[in-house]
Amino acid sequence: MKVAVLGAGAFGTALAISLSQTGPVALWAREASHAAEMAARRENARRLPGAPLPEALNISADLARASAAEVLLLAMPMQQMGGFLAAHSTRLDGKILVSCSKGIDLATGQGPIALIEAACPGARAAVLTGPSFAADIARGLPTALTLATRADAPDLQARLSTPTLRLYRTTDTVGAELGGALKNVIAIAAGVVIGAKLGDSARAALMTRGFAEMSRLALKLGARPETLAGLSGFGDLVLTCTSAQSRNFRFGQALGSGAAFDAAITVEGAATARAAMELGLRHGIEMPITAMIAALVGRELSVSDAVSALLSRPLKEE
Ligand SMILES: NC(=O)C1=CN([C@@H]2O[C@H](COP(=O)(O)OP(=O)(O)OC[C@H]3O[C@@H](n4cnc5c(N)ncnc54)[C@H](O)[C@@H]3O)[C@@H](O)[C@H]2O)C=CC1
Ligand SMILES: O=C(CO)COP(=O)(O)O
Repeated sequence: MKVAVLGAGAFGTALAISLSQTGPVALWAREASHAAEMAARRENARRLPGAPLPEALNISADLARASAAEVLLLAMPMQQMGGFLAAHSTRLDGKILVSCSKGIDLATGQGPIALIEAACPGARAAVLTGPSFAADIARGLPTALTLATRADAPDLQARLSTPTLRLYRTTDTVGAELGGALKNVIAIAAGVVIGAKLGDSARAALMTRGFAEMSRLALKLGARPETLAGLSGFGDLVLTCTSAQSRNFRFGQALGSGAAFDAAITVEGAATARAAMELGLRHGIEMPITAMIAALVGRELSVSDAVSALLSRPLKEE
């Protein structure tokens, strides 16, 4: 099965580099100037500087050519995916479409699998998620991810695994999607805690209560508890809440300390906080941390008011 990565951001580029270890891979960039720059420098200086692009990686701005592959990895920000699928549904239908994005679509309240199935009913939809920074994957550091598909897919698992990228598979698409989406919201909250100098103990409390909140919503929507406890849930929560490599965490730190943050940087948890809060309201699930982050991102609340509101919630059983 031939593989192409659609979206030449940090993550798409890193996955294409890793997959080049097992055969030729196409990497599609939407801007011709970006593709030309990468082809000339053999580096994605805009999104993943310092990572050489192997010979087996074919860079292209021609979507028709790239999407001739059977397996297409969609590696773009979540809020862009619906529009991308709608614009190219005829070309993408019938393929194996693997979403590498983490988030909930704000316009529809849906995750990537539902977006893919709505736009491309003849496609096989999958989600690739879990704890991994693009820079680590590109350097060939060991990484383990979750591949979620509705029907068991050992063939796809084998095709997308590389000597340094170890894939575990599951058929719990709901759990895998929601774990990856919701952990970004909690990572922003962890950043706020650290940025506001509330301490490591407060961060541990926040992560634990955040995990409880993630689990409540995901289980209500049909996820399996073991998925939430696995790589795509707990595993990614730990990574993202504790590493300054995370953009969600750094964005939270800036919110917490009142520092500026570059609006061009992809921060998936910002839009997903609001989408998740709306899902929680619709399904009667309490999500106080998520609601706090949605309000902070929307500048509807100050950091000190947000912290006071969380600390003054009624005392209850764990
Ligand atoms: N960077 C990382 O370490 C990881 C990222 N991810 C996920 O991967 C997804 C993409 O993130 P990054 O690659 O890091 O973002 P990025 O900000 O590095 O790059 C985003 C890329 O998407 C492209 N893009 C934007 N809108 C597009 C559209 N409408 N059509 C086609 N391409 C479009 C941009 O040109 C850009 O190259 C996110 O959902 C993120 O959560 C997941 C795991 C790790
Ligand atoms: O999803 C990630 C790590 O698993 C990347 O996190 P950020 O998007 O916060 O950088």
